[in-house]
This record gives sequence, structure tokens and C-alpha cells, in this order.
Amino acid sequence: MSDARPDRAVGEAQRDRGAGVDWRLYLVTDPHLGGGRDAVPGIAYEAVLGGVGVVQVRDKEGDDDEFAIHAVAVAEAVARACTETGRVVPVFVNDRLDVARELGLHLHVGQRDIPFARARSAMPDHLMVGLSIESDAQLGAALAGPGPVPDVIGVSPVWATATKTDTAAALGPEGADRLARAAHAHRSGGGGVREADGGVGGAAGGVRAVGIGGVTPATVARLAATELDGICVVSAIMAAPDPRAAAAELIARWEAGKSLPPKGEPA
Ligand SMILES: Cc1ncc(COP(=O)(O)OP(=O)(O)O)c(N)n1
Ligand SMILES: Cc1ncsc1CCOP(=O)(O)O
Ligand SMILES: [Mg+2]
Repeated sequence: MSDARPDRAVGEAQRDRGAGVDWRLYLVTDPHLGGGRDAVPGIAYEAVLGGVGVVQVRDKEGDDDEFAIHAVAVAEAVARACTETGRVVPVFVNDRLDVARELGLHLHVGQRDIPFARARSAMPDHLMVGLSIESDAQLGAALAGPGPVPDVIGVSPVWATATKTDTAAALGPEGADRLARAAHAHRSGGGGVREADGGVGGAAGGVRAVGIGGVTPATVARLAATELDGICVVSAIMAAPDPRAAAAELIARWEAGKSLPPKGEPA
């Protein structure tokens, strides 16, 4: 029997699947930058101990069976770190709908992957589906309704990056801020994907937004000054000599950036 659920009725509020998630620091894994597939679970474990709140398993090589074995290893490592820290860290699968469904993990899709609406309707209702957004037009289409909207958007790319070169043009922090504001302003059906809650990851309501592409310790502060709920990194953690320390530094810089007064206002 299929896990697919019918789309919610028009006018019905979408459930807030991302409530309670710490969106401030989202790790997307990469086997090459991490020193090979076998090294990735250990890096994800260390990264969660350092403060990563969301993990996405991304591996463009191998078939679905190989990917699934890899994703299970990463998810188990994240679960171990969660047991030790008492945190809850969701694990997303990049691109591969069938693997996400089979393993009961969340899914992230891009504009050139399976269409969001198809992914959403094929995924169990309790699991999140994230979507990459590269432009105002793409965000407008994603929020146009009346169907479900993404649980989180990856605003992509904020800056050009050597990690992924087949991207749209860089949005810059101003573009990322504009898209995050528009995502937060979205209210689905009967009241909103989430109400403004003031919790971890920002006080805004609407659809959550993380910024990806070229985020490093040197650029975090610039994004902390935007409406984004968090930052999303690959190389800043996967290629770091000490992934736990790298994650801790990124979170510390995000928090330090958040405590700075907005531009133009006195401290
Ligand atoms: C959180 C997040 N945002 C954006 C992306 C990029 O997705 P996509 O454009 O589909 O590119 P690939 O990662 O599949 O190469 C992402 N993975 N995660
Ligand atoms: C997966 C992805 N999607 C847009 S940019 C990117 C790669 C980001 O890598 P890095 O954090 O190393 O710049
Ligand atoms: Mg993709």
C-alpha cells in the first residue's frame, strides 16, 4: 500500500512539521570533501555534537541501494549524537524520493529534481519536504497554492561556491534576505505553516528559510543580519580538520551576528 496522502483541503492550514527544529546550522554532507563515504557518519556525529541542528545526506554517486546504506549509517551516527546531547536533529535525503520513503527520512529536492508537488504527495504526511529556491519567481511558484508548500526552503546559492558550480546566479545576502522575508510572510490556508513563535531559528512565521552557498566563518555574520532562519554549509564542516569545532564556531558567529544591532541603529 502506498504511503501517499491526499493533498490537504483548500483552506486547511498546513501542519508545522518543522516546529522545535533548530534551523540555525544545517549540514549537507559530501563524501569527497569528507575524505570518502566511510568518513561521513563520523563527521556528521561530530558536527551534531558541535551544534548542527539539521543534517542532509547528499551523495551524487552510486545507485539507490548504495545511497540507502550510506544514509542509514549517517542517520545512525546522528541518532547517537542526539542520544548523547538530548537533541532532536532531523535527517534529510537529497534528491532521492524512494530512499527517503523507504528509510522514513525527510526529503530535499531542487528545481531540477522530481517536482515538489509530486514529492510532497508521495511522502508520508509527517515527514518534511524541503525545496531549493533560486529566485523570486521560483518562490512565488512554490507558495502560489492552493497545494502544500515546502517545510523549509534552501535559498540557493547565496554566494558562488566551488562545492557546486551548476547553480543559478548568486543571490547575495540582500537577495537571500528578500526571499526569506517573502517565505516568512506566507500564510497557508487557514492560518499559517507556523505561527510566529520566537523560538530557536527566529521569531517569524510562515515558511522557514536557510541560506546555502559560500557560507564560511567569515561570511556568517552577514547572514545573521538577514531574516534567514539559519545557514546551510557543506565544505565549512565537511572539509574542516575538526568538524565539531567548526560547527561550534559557525553557531557562535551566527549568535554573535544576531546580537549586533541592525544596520543604522545604535548599539
Ligand atoms: C538546504 C538545501 N538547499 C539547496 C540545496 C541544493 O539543491 P539542488 O539545487 O537540488 O542541488 P543538489 O544539492 O541536488 O546538487 C540543497 N541540497 N539543500
Ligand atoms: C548543495 C548546494 N546547493 C547550492 S550551493 C551548494 C553547495 C554549498 O557548498 P558550500 O557550503 O561548500 O559552499
Ligand atoms: Mg537536487
